[in-house]
Amino acid sequence: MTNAFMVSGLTKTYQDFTLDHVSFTVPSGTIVGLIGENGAGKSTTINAALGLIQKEDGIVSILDREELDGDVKEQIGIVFDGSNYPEILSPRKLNRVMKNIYRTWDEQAYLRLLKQFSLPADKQIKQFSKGMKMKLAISVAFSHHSRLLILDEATSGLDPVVRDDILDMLLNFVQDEEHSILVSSHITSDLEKIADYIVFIHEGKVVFEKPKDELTERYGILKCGAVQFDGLDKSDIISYRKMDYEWQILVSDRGRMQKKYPKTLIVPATIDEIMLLYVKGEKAEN
Ligand SMILES: Nc1ncnc2c1ncn2[C@@H]1O[C@H](COP(=O)(O)OP(=O)(O)OP(=O)(O)O)[C@@H](O)[C@H]1O
Repeated sequence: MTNAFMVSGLTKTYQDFTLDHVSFTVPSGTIVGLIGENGAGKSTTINAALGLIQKEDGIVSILDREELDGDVKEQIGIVFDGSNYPEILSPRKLNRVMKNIYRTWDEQAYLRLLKQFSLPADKQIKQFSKGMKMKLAISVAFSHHSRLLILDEATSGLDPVVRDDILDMLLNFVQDEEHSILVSSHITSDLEKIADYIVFIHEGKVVFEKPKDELTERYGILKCGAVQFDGLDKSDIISYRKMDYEWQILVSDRGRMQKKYPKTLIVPATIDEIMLLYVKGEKAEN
């Protein structure tokens, strides 16, 4: 198996929004970060891929299957932002429910995770804080020997210490070629730590799908004034923004640009900055 998850031409239309032929893959053994502004279409992509909403067009293949039957579903661990389970249950009662749902349910692993996350086993989920609910959902996702984890904004309610623990768990999970993760997040600094690839969705379309290292190690922001800007080769510019006294220009190869324009300041770009410049920046006219 080369790809744990693949969508090709995935399309879904709502009244005011179209998820427009979205295509990307999660290669086996990797972590793919799905980024994009609020309403970009990340959850719609995940929900349509999982068959939770009806897609209009496109092909989905998860763990080498185009039909998501019970066998495949058992091998996918899913964590959504918000409430994942009936709130009248307690974690201990949820354990009994999960035992009946998953043949591969690992009660010991689940109870260990409850302890690790300091979750009270007998308290009703409705009395849990947002962070506690997320920790519980993550405990379940890690307790049925899944091969693919899909996390939709799963770390958003968590404090930095717990988030760091979870990032370590995610990195451990993909230590062999058999396990893979698709994670959507607004916390791009988390994705900078763990993702192998970044897929950027904007207004229902994939803007890019790139190795994370290419973004963090090669992309850069060239900073200059108006005169220098006019002298730049416009084909070097992905997009630019004019700030008060400075032009910020997104470039895809900061090393090459530094050689070409030795007197200009070129700094590394964070994923947030790359996103911002793609979305808010202007394209240069040749
Ligand atoms: N059931 C629905 N009916 C109508 N429109 C919907 C429905 N679900 C989602 N949408 C619209 O689809 C668009 C994409 O929403 P989606 O939840 O996929 O975005 P997102 O990238 O996950 O955003 P966020 O980061 O805020 O979670 C939004 O404009 C949203 O209003």
